[in-house]
Order: sequence, then structure tokens, then C-alpha cells
Amino acid sequence: MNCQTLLIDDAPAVRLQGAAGDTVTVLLRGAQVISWVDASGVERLYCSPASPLKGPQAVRGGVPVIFPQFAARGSLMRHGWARMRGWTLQPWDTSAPEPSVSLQLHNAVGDDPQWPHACVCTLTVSLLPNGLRMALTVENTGPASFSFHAALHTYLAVGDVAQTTLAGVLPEGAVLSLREPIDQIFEAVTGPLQLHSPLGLLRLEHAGFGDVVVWNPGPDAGLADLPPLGHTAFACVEAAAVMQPVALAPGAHWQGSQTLLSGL
Ligand SMILES: O=P(O)(O)OC[C@H]1O[C@@H](O)[C@H](O)[C@@H](O)[C@@H]1O
Repeated sequence: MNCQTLLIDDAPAVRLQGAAGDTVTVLLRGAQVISWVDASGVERLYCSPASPLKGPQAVRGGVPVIFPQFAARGSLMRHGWARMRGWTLQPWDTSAPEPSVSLQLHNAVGDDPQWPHACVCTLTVSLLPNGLRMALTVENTGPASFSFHAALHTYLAVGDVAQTTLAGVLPEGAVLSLREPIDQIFEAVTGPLQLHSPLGLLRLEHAGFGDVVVWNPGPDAGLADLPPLGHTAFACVEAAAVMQPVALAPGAHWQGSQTLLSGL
């Protein structure tokens, strides 16, 4: 395994390389994965070239970590503060069976006056043979219980969203076409899911998260941080805990993970 820190457009990042030449790149801000090139050399994530990696705004693409609030479902900033904060890179273990890197975020009481809870979030990103696994752990380090939403807001590169389908979210094996704009939370989905696109088949597995959010903004969403026709190049399929917020007692922890498998 090869792991290096680097600056991309002035933004601190870490890049991990697997034995097959596969790579994953993670911004320290937000612990946001911005690229996964699989073992066949295909970039599987979409990151908008019109969205600066450094600056006050959220980065449009890759895998923003959504915590502790999904969208505007509460009084906190949209999609929570975890994607806007600096995370700390943890020392990596070169002898681990899978090339992995972990980043941590310590939230103290007072960091966000509207969310007065101490917690530690850890995102561990691992390269698997033909796959990428992202595992988010939240530990309650404070004296009181709290509850939260979380999601791995995964922008999947699809080549052409009009030719993309998703199996596994609709009942009875029905396949969802992603041709039209969609913004929907599918509740209590166990997976696995299959995403078919011009870039090939991707199998999506999740654990710990109960829901799946599917988002194709379409051409009329007015997203200034996408290039013209940028919306045609991705579909978001997000492992999420939204409909049943996670409740954590003091000292308890929760983990949710999402695994993307290509080359099947
Ligand atoms: O622009 P943001 O804050 O990154 O959110 C993007 C999208 O994120 C998705 O998870 C939501 O379901 C959409 O409603 C939202 O528009």
C-alpha cells in the first residue's frame, strides 16, 4: 500500500493506492472522498470541476459526509456541519490487510451552539479488490444522549444519467430509471443495489444505514457549481440514516458503511 498527503488546488488531501493501481483521494476538509479510480482505471465518482476544493462553500461531488442533520430537517446548517469542518488524518497502518486511511473529527460542546453534544466521528476509507468501502463511526463522548441523521452522499459517475438504472430500491425487483430528475428517500432498504450505466455495473452494499437517498437534480436545479450538462454525468445514491434518526447513549457508538464494487 502506498499512502501520501498532497495539496490539490491548495486543499490538503490524502491519497491511497492499492496493489492493482486503484486509488482513492480524500480531502481533509469534511473527510470528503473526491475520487476513486478502480482497478480497471475508471473514475467511479463524480466531482464537479466547477466546484472549488478550497473555500467557504461545500464541495459538489465525491462523497460528502452528512452529519448530524440531513438536508434542512432541523435547525442546523443544511446537511450538517461535518462536511464543512477540518478532520484530522490518523496514522496509517501499512501492515493492515486492506489499504485503509482514517480521518477523525472531534466535536466539543460549544462548537455549534445549536448542537450541544460532544462526539467523535471517524471515517475509514478502504480499498478492496475491485471495491471501495467507507465506514463512518460516531461515538458519544459527552454526558447526555443525542440523536442524529447521517449519510454518505455518494456522487457516482455514470457517463449519461439518461441511460442509468438502479435496482434494489423498488419492491419486487422493479428497476428504477434515473432518466428523470428524482429526489427521494427510500426507507428501510437492505440492498445490495445494482447501478447500471454506460460506465458499467456497480454493486452498492450498505450496513448500519437504513435508508437510501436517490438524487438526480436534472437540468433545472440551478446549481451554479456544476458545469453545463454536469447534471447528466452523475447520480447520487446515498446510504443514509434519516427516517429513523440514530440515538446514542453516553459512551455508545454507531457505525454505518457503504461499499462500492466494480468489475463484476
Ligand atoms: O446542495 P446540497 O446541500 O449539497 O444538497 C444536494 C442534495 O442532497 C440530497 O441528499 C438531497 O436529497 C437533495 O434534496 C439536495 O438538493
